[in-house]
Amino acid sequence: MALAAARRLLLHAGSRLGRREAVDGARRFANKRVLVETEGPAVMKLRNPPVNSLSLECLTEFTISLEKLENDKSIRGVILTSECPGIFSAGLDLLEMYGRNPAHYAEYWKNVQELWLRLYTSNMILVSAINGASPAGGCLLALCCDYRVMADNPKYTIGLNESLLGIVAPFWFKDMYVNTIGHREAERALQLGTLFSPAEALKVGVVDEVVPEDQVHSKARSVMTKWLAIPDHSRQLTKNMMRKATADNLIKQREADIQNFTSFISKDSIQKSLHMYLEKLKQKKG
Ligand SMILES: CCCCCCC/C=C/C(=O)SCCNC(=O)CCNC(=O)[C@H](O)C(C)(C)COP(=O)(O)OP(=O)(O)OC[C@H]1O[C@@H](n2cnc3c(N)ncnc32)[C@H](O)[C@@H]1OP(=O)(O)O
Repeated sequence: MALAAARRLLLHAGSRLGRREAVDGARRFANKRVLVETEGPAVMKLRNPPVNSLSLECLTEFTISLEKLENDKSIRGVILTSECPGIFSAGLDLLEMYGRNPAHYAEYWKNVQELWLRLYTSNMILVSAINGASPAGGCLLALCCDYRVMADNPKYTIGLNESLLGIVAPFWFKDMYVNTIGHREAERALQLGTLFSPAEALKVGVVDEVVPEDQVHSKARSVMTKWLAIPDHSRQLTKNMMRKATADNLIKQREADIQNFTSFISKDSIQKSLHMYLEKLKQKKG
């Protein structure tokens, strides 16, 4: 209830801010964790430092920004990227899934589902400019896009690495992976929790193009120009034809999926795995 009210407040604040900045001539709107520029091809930048983890607030702001863009009929495509140096997104926020209560887990998961459904079924052209590490939920964001351009930096990796954390990617993450890289590659990568280098990601089809780091944004823009040349109605109907079954698979069992997540993540053994993983992240800093 409190979260729904917060969402309404954010939406209201977001649109006020959007109007004010538009009056200033800069065609952009922003909330704290997502900046959207609508001058030229629209660009959505995640800015939730240090690692663009998808906290509940970040998910909410992301979903609201997307909703606003969808409602603006002059926007036909969006480039998704990051403002955090070296990180596209570290994925779901582990602190939303660790040490909380079942009601929180349920609320969090509902918002993860919501963002995924909106992104995956968006009528807009989505191109990701992957300018940093992109594990798990970060990879999920990229996979929702129609085209993925990744920076050629071997330090950046991408993939659904959930099994390394002792957790399991849900069926709709898996479905999208299979749709993108095929059953055999997905089966292997999901079990191993593979984080692909840019070259490997290109080979296996996780990304569509790898370019020098300083060209990621210009390449994403030129890809967008090419896609914008296609008539919207035929492209949208085709996208819908390709993606509807996968989205419907979640839509028809959203509540059961929330229950499943909540009971899975609440288990002592899973909480212990997450604790160990968080400790490992801390120790890495040393
Ligand atoms: C039936 C359903 C089952 C459940 C399904 C759940 C599906 C889950 C999907 C997910 O997305 S889980 C998240 C997976 N993400 C990761 O494994 C990434 C972990 N992070 C990293 O590997 C690294 O942080 C990085 C992204 C490569 C960046 O490395 P860098 O050296 O630049 O920064 P760090 O020092 O490691 O991190 C800084 C700071 O941020 C914290 N942090 C990192 N990732 C997360 C995260 N995903 N959530 C929350 N916090 C994160 C990290 O602990 C550091 O914190 P401090 O020590 O500074 O407090």
